[in-house]
Amino acid sequence: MCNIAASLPRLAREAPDRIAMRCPGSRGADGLARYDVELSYRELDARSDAIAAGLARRGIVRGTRTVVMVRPSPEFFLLMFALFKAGAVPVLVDPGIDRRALRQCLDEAQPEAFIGIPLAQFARVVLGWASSARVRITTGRHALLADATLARVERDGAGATAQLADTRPDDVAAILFTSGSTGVPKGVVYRHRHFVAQIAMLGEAFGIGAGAVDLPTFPPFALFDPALGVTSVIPDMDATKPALADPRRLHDAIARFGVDQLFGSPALMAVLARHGQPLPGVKRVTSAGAPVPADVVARMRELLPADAQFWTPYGATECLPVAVIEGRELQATRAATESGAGTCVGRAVAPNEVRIIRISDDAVERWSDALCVPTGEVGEITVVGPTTTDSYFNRDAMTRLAKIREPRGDVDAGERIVHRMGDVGYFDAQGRLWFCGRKSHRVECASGPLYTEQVEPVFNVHDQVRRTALVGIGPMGQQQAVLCVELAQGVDGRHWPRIESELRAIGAAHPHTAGIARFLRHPKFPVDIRHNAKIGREKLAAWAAESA
Ligand SMILES: Nc1ncnc2c1ncn2[C@@H]1O[C@H](COP(=O)(O)OP(=O)(O)OP(=O)(O)O)[C@@H](O)[C@H]1O
Repeated sequence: MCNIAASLPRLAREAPDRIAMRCPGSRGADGLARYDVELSYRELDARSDAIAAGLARRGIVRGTRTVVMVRPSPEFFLLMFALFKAGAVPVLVDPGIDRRALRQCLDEAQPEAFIGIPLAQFARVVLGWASSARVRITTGRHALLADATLARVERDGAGATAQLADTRPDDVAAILFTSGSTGVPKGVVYRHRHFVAQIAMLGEAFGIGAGAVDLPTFPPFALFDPALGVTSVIPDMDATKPALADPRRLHDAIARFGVDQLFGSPALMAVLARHGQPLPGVKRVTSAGAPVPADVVARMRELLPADAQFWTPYGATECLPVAVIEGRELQATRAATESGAGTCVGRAVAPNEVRIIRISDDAVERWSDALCVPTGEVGEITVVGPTTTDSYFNRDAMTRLAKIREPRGDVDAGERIVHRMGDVGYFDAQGRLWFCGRKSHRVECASGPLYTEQVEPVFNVHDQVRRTALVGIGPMGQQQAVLCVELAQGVDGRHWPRIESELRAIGAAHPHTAGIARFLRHPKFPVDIRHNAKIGREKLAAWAAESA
């Protein structure tokens, strides 16, 4: 058997009263959450058994694809573990993405069941989502627009014996959609062996052990906590808008429950860094999903205890973690990043094999070592390891573009699947990986290619600039490079002519940026919904083409 839910009955035996999850619950007069809702390991195990048994009575069983649209809450965790126990296949899509894209994702997943909050059920009916779903369950109080409430499902399964499907390593465990920063999100097929390996690799890479107290501000990651025996404190914030989180509320939860590890997107780190209040007791911070700006890393390290670690893993929904770097080493690479080296994302997490191949937008059917570029040369980052997923659900064309079959040498040993990250980067002489941007965001000028993460940090050092984005206009190979610029908050647009000439001077000081001749001021960059950090360069490129 291979199933991450197998840890629950074990923890329920070993530490029944340990709190698996604390949730904000009601709000006090001071505006802070009371955290009056909690779930022990015993309850999480017993209640997810009851829900799994209740779901089986309604036809949600091993292999049933089930859309889950429930906010981080006790229900979400109970439900997810019930589905894993049942061997059913939860489908997770970010509800905040573009409406048309969301509908496409839900249709593509061909779900057989749909479990959601009342608002999601309403949207399902009105917008015609997931019409294939024949079982609908709501987390609301009444079975409105649904066949049953989750509470009813749990009551139906009350008293059930231990539920744990005998899932095999290769069985599909979940379909998780990417955040869609470069197009319509793709449904990544996770097998049980991927989750099991991911938990082992994350636990090992960051030294996470049972008994730790975590504040996971990025919902999917909270699911790993119960599997590691960690207590999750669910933050009092809108998980889809980390940039708008109230730092006071986060600090309150950290102090009250002795939170010792924190997980969040770079946008959330920026909120805490700006707030500037020390974070005593926090031993480990992990920030993933996009590069963390150097000033945020520096500020966070000042706020954390001297022996705390600040990790930034590099990876993607399709494969996580790929590489990791700790804040001290990251800070030491800042000068190189600001002169155009890219962002150092550290060393490959064992046992991943990371190799760099020649850049191409075409599918590559079979692996050949001749695809690899020499050390130091920028190419596409590929990875193969225990968490490397092998396909997208119902998106064969995308699967072909992202996967390479590699024979294992011996004729009988079969083959393994190499994932192409769609990112460009290189290895330095010390074996560290440097991220240079998304492959699809590269700008191909007559003078050669330019990579976003080698260009933007050079200009971002200007203290009146909030961020910049490199885009290309015209046909590949003949593109004109344009640097879009968002000014720092409070900087008057009348200063733009001066700032522009200063940026030109900065560019002229580096050979690779000297050829950038066009600078366009943009009021506010479009960013992705999940991390509030990835710049929508496709949209900016269209805007730049119109404005230029
Ligand atoms: N530590 C990091 N530093 C820099 N970039 C990172 C880091 N971690 C992740 N990324 C970026 O995030 C990407 C993975 O993001 P995710 O899986 O959420 O989907 P997405 O790439 O945003 O969406 P889509 O593939 O649909 O466009 C990586 O390929 C990389 O470009």
